[in-house]
Amino acid sequence: SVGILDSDTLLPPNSNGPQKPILPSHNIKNDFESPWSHKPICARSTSLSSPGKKYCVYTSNLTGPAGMSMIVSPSIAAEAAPLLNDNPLDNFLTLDQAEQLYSGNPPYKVVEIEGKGMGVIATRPIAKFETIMVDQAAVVVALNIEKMVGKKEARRLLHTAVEQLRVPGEVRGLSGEHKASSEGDAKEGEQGKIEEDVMLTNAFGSEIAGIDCRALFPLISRINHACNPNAFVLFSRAGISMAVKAYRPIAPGEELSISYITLGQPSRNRAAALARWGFSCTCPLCSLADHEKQHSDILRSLISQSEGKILELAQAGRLDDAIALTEESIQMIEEEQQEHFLTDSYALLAKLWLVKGDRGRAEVEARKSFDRLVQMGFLGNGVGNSEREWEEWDLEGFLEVVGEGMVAVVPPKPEDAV
Ligand SMILES: C[S@@+](CC[C@H](N)C(=O)[O-])C[C@H]1O[C@@H](n2cnc3c(N)ncnc32)[C@H](O)[C@@H]1O
Repeated sequence: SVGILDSDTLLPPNSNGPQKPILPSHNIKNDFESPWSHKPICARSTSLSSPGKKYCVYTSNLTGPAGMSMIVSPSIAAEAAPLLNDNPLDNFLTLDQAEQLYSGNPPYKVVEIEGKGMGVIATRPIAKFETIMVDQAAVVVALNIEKMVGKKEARRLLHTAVEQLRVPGEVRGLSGEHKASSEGDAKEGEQGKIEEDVMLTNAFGSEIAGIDCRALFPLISRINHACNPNAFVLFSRAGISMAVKAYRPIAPGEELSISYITLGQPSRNRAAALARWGFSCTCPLCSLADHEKQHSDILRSLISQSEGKILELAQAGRLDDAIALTEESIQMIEEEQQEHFLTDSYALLAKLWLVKGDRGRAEVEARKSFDRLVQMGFLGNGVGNSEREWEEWDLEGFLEVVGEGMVAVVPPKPEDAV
């Protein structure tokens, strides 16, 4: 389903791809099959887990604004081929919105930002949850490529992948500024070094055709980081398109920001997580006076601890305490402007009311969660008829899917009750 970016998968430099089931490749008859516009350039795996397996560059230079190259195995390329017509317009926008965004007058422009290189600013007022920008991946690389073919071969393939795009300069001209850019094993000027630095600085983690990939979105790449950002990104189902949406109203001239790291962390953890980009963050949250920063850090720690405590209370049958703590946590989330946590918190509150046997209050809280998800674009393009869409769900069905990863609140068995 359409999912929010897990910012932690934004290219940690030494990440190893997770093990994936090996797909048979005998059904791939011909590597040249459309939609690829170039003959695949390949390297063989030297990894003992799949010795000799081919990884190739597949380019479709009519896809998206810059063309698209993938570095994957032939079987994954075959699975990904039908995804190439994953048009961002179909995923994130109504026809009206698309016309506005593409009428040559987008609500943003890329400009130089002091101390940050380039960045993106709003050119008109942007409404809360509005779709500001859409983009399509230009380069997609299997996360485990270096492990499979070695760093040097991976760079050679990456160089080719960019070279074959319709506009290679759009990728090579992106920022390559990350902490390890001058420390890696590639020599300055070595083929693929620029492209490798660009990927390490800009690419998002995405799942495409069932495998974990690094995906480069040239336009979205220009958006700088803030710890309490005014925008967030949303992937299409196929993982190839992405939209940027506003967390709150944005004024003309204001810089757009997204978070490169997991949201909600206290300052020390944020600094550690951001270290690999090599800049020291001067966003409003990181620039707070010491006592304000301390207050924010305490709130953030309390918010992150509260879910575990709420579940403990619920398991122990102390539902009133669990509900009170959830309500307290929602207040802290609002004070700390942690918009993104609210959908899960309202859903948790709904679950607690349902377990307590108050269906009416459960419905009220579940609707708050549902409406936010619709507005944010997680359940369609955000402009559908929320009333009708809600009717398609039943309360229990909705609460089962929302807040994925959240441990189910199970009614305590009588002997567990305190
Ligand atoms: C994804 S790019 C963002 C666009 C980039 N500024 C550019 O010129 O293309 C990430 C790089 O931008 C810079 N950057 C991003 N957010 C920043 C911030 N809050 N403060 C300073 N530099 C930042 C860092 O050099 C970082 O490695």
